[in-house]
Amino acid sequence: MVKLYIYHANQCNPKKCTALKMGKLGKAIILKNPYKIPKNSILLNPYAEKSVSVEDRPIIEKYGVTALDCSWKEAEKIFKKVSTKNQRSLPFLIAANPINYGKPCQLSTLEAFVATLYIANYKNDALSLLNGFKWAETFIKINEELLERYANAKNSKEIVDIQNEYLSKFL
Ligand SMILES: C[S@@+](CC[C@H](N)C(=O)[O-])C[C@H]1O[C@@H](n2cnc3c(N)ncnc32)[C@H](O)[C@@H]1O
Repeated sequence: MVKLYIYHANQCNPKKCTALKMGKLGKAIILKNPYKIPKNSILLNPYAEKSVSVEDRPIIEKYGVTALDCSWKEAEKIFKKVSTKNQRSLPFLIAANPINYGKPCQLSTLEAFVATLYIANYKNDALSLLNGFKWAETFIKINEELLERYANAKNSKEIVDIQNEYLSKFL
């Protein structure tokens, strides 16, 4: 299983936090200190220019994936302070978590990991993260077509092309 890290900024409602639950279930390592974020891991940053893709597999394999669990209100400010080198955003996907259901791109920490592993072709690892979260199957169901297309893309440019072609149908 790919190593998953979460820097937890303590800004959530602990009863609804997917990160803390992932930690309790042994699915991710929770970090309380931002200086402990593994410097070479893929950092899931919604504001990063480059999208995650299958090309990231060697980094993922060696250094794992990190998410930053904070309030969406504080997210932009917090990400500006983090300067690790392998920062990646996720392409257009729709959240299915109870807090942001139906919102584009504002994924929960759990959904962000599921999407990353799916797109980088760790499909079994991605699906194994769903256990323990009642609503999480819905995330796959509503995004399955896009996730499959993103997983078949060769690099982040192709992923962005797929996203833009998909979105252009609705504009
Ligand atoms: C802002 S926190 C919200 C956490 C919330 N407490 C929870 O329980 O899920 C979600 C984190 O997931 C990752 N994430 C979510 N959507 C993303 C996207 N579109 N691109 C990249 N990372 C994303 C980021 O690390 C982000 O900081």
